[in-house]
Amino acid sequence: MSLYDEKYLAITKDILDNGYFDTNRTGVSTYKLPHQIMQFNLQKEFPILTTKFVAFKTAVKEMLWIYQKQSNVVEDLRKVNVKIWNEWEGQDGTIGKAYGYQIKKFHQIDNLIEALKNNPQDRRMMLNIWNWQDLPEMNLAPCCFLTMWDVTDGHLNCMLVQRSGDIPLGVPFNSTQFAVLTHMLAQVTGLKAGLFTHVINNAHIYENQVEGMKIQLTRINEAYEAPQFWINPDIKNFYDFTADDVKLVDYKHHEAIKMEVSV
Ligand SMILES: Nc1nc(=O)c2c([nH]1)NC[C@@H]1CN(c3ccc(C(=O)N[C@@H](CCC(=O)O)C(=O)O)cc3)CN21
Ligand SMILES: O=c1ccn([C@H]2C[C@H](O)[C@@H](COP(=O)(O)O)O2)c(=O)[nH]1
Repeated sequence: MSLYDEKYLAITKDILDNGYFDTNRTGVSTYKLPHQIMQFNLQKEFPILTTKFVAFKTAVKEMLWIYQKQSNVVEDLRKVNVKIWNEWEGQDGTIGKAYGYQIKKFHQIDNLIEALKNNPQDRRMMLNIWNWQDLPEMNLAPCCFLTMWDVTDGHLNCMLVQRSGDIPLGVPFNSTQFAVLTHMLAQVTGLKAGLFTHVINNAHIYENQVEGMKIQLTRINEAYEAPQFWINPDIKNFYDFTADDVKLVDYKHHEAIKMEVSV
């Protein structure tokens, strides 16, 4: 069984068995637990589910839209066949001053790469898209709003802080996305990918997703080993990566489970 299946399904089971049932902004109630944490050593294994299909390529494209293209234009995602942000598109075709907009506004990626290359013992390396001033103009407040970066013994370590985590839909994407981002940034800064730590403040399962998650839990004894992660070794500039420059080799998985997204 992949380590990700093991840790993710333990959290899932805990939420279903012991979670608190409460209301939220969307009108669809959730079972929730605070402060769920998963940690992976990216040298050992890539963090992805095998107990259901995770749309790896879609996840990578969304991550590149935010951190590489630094775009907030929903059409840019549709052009690459990704539709998961359509519900949050405003009249102007964007998601407002959210996500990629905040990365671009402060040149956050360039500053991070510069520090990783030239001042790796800096203890101020982060990407932070929680901008109080612009929050009223964001169509959705960012969920994965903070990453903190550390270099120890030639390894690049990433801690992701997620304020709100949709365990069935958002979280499997988010772990995969930041693991890929860590691999990419490590490669272009001459480092090895190290630890990836995923901290979720409010981890929840919407009530209309419970049946789907119970189906996934029944697959626990038929989980597969994690796939191998491949990254094109020729890419030396972060802005040159395309979604085809990373691949999962031998990704064995159970079939997808359709679950609803609450807007
Ligand atoms: N309630 C909620 N949950 C989220 O995960 C979420 C939001 N809202 N709002 C903003 C983004 C949009 N995200 C989404 C939205 C939909 C899927 C989704 O439907 N995923 C399907 C496959 C999608 C595909 O292949 O195109 C899945 O089975 O994972 C995933 C992430 C993540 N975020
Ligand atoms: O990358 C993402 C983006 C969104 N989510 C989820 C978490 C929540 O279910 C909703 C956002 O609703 P809030 O009321 O703003 O918390 O979207 C995610 O898991 N990952």
